[in-house]
Amino acid sequence: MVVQLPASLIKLTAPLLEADTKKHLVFIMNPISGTRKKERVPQLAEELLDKTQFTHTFALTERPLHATELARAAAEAGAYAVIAVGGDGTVNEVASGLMHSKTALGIIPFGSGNGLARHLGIPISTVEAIRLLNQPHTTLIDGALANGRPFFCTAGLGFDAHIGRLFASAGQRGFGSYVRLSLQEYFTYSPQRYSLEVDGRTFRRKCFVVSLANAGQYGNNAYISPEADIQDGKIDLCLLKPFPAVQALPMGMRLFQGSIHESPYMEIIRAVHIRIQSPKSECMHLDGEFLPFEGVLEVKAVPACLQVITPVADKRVIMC
Ligand SMILES: Nc1ncnc2c1ncn2[C@@H]1O[C@H](COP(=O)(O)OP(=O)(O)OP(=O)(O)O)[C@@H](O)[C@H]1O
Repeated sequence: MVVQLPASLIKLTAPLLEADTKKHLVFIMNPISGTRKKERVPQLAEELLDKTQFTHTFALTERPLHATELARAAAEAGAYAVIAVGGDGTVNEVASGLMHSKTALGIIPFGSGNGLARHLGIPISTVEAIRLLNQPHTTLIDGALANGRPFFCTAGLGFDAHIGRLFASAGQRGFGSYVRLSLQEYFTYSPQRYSLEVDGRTFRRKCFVVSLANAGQYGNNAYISPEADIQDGKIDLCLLKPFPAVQALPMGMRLFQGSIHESPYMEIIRAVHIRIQSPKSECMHLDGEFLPFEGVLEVKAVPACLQVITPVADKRVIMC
């Protein structure tokens, strides 16, 4: 059954959910994410979902952070899972509304990078991602809070946040836009100084990038912390020191080959509580979404806070 409801009416489905013996899936679709069209998703869901197990509802997001409100309402109404149809920003917003609830997150990837979906082995193909919802495996993953805001994939300061800020105003989404901006900005970007407090230990570093990795990659199989374990209760603090221009191509290759953790310019520390000060940094990102930075970033791991529908219920990190 497809119940087409205006987004704001999802909470009214609660009695319907209680009365229904089938599990209910709420799809939350971000109309502006990524570069691929999503119009066929409701039709594909209707064709591919196992109707003996599930009923489902679709809602469109109308503004930033709307997905969090919708997901929270769906969890309170007793939905079995909320399916984020969008990129890492949409996944972040849906997951934020489901943290510490019994309702699982599902992902139909439609973003530019799809970092969390790729890390968890969720298919990028829409058909395969919908088929995955018919199987019963969920994995309990960690999240983290950055200045009180949840993230599940990566957050950070430095060059990647700088690119995130430019990407947000570029008017063009997609991986090509990221690559073009990175090449354009590399030669003029000034690495910043950071004061760090990591599980009680204080030190300073000058860095090109400071990343906080819950999952191993930014998206598009660009692995900033290839050995990150999304179930270890910790965040990987990745400190990439400035490197000479001649190293730019090898570093780019390492990022995509999954060997950047072996570079002499990279230092990775696993921690529960991280405090970063950087008076001159102006921007940060949370799961790829740019935010202004006001000098201090406090990050805390939130262990085992989110169930996600994944291909296997297995502790191993899956990379595809
Ligand atoms: N109706 C809407 N109008 C404008 N913005 C929206 C709407 N719904 C959601 N958003 C915002 O869209 C932003 C981008 O979403 P998302 O990250 O899913 O796509 P993307 O940026 O293309 O993908 P990726 O993160 O993989 O690059 C999110 O920050 C979200 O708050």
